[in-house]
Amino acid sequence: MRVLKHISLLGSTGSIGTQTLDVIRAYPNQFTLQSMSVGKNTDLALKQIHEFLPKLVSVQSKEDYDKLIHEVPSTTKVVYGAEGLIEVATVQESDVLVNAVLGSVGLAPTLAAIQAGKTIAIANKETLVTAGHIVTEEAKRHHVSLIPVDSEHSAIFQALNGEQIKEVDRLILTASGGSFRDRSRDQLEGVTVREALNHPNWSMGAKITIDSATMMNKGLEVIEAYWLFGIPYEKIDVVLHKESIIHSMVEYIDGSVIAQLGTPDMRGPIQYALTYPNRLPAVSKERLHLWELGTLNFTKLDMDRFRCMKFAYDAGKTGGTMPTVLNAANEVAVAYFLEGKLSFLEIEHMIEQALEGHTVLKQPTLEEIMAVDAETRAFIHSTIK
Ligand SMILES: NC(=O)C1=CN([C@@H]2O[C@H](COP(=O)(O)OP(=O)(O)OC[C@H]3O[C@@H](n4cnc5c(N)ncnc54)[C@H](OP(=O)(O)O)[C@@H]3O)[C@@H](O)[C@H]2O)C=CC1
Ligand SMILES: CC(=O)[C@@H](O)[C@H](O)COP(=O)(O)O
Ligand SMILES: [Mn+2]
Repeated sequence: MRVLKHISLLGSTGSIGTQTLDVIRAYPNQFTLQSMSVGKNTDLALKQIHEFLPKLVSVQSKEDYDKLIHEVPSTTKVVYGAEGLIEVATVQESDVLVNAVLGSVGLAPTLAAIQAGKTIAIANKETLVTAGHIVTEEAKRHHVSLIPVDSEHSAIFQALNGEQIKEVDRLILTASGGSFRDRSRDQLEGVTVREALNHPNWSMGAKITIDSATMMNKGLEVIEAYWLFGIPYEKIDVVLHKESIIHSMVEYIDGSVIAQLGTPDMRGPIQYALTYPNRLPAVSKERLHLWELGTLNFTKLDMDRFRCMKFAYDAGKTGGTMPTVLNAANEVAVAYFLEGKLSFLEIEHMIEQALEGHTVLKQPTLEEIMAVDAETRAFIHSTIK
């Protein structure tokens, strides 16, 4: 692959962000970092700025902006806040936006980047869950590709390569089951943040690790798959697969099932999103040796045990603003759990209350989505306080 790609990266200090930089670092002749955004981790941001020399950097707060402008090279412009994210996502020199920011704050910069004609490598699933119809319609209208980074969706994307979508019978997403997969619901009373953050297979940011433990991650991924691949919910299944070796599968109308396998390392899907339709050697030397694993396990999903799965399927099928509520309630409830202000089971309870209290808008505009997102957040804050 000889083409030099210019990259904008939202969320450079996070788990996906730092792994994206691993890929860029490994292939300096293929990729350049033009712009990046961070939240609050300015120490790591400074190291990244001095290594990759991006032209533009955005930080979350004005205070960090005031601090950083004195510490960056003269070739780096610093911006901040919601406008800063949009500037980073649309910087003229870049071809591709890697969206690895956390939460629905990623929606506005994604839409701006689509309107600016950038290819979108999307890890930020909350953006697709909260406003999937707007993001996919805008991408179609601007002839922009949305390339999945999420491991399951990258697997499906690869299993669909060269096939026809009308010949797909089912998508089968695999789920590890998260940190509490071997516990009954009764055994979830009183679990700690530390226990919940102990994912069996993947090293990820805190929010998605909690989402894996509640299984909301898989629920969000079902909705993400619906928007990315245009397959109805009735044809999207989830199977528990505790090894996270098969990243997902596509079953075709002739009964053939195509799976994508690999070691649990996100640098694989990130790199594929950046090199597609080509491939480059992996950053990691580690290879999958099936004989060392011996056995792969699969279990049917119990929706009563993992209630967030049911919330997500129901919200997705209802459509409109329901997935916006699901996502916003989950983002706020998980943040409270991580702060130790909510118990693990109360996360589900908060989401359920938000969903039950919401009157759905069927074809919401962007403004309506943003209003519902804000109202839901306010509802959870007030309920908890
Ligand atoms: N981690 C993984 O393996 C996978 C992640 N994903 C998805 O990718 C996305 C990122 O996940 P992950 O990397 O784990 O998350 P992290 O928490 O590790 O990183 C999040 C990034 O977003 C920044 N950020 C957070 N909130 C804001 C905000 N309000 N404004 C601006 N920047 C902000 C953080 O900045 P800072 O740290 O500087 O405060 C950080 O750079 C999520 O949508 C997740 O679901 C999907 C598949 C796998
Ligand atoms: C790496 C990745 O894509 C995560 O979304 C991962 O899939 C989480 O694992 P589970 O949600 O299956 O526990
Ligand atoms: Mn995933």
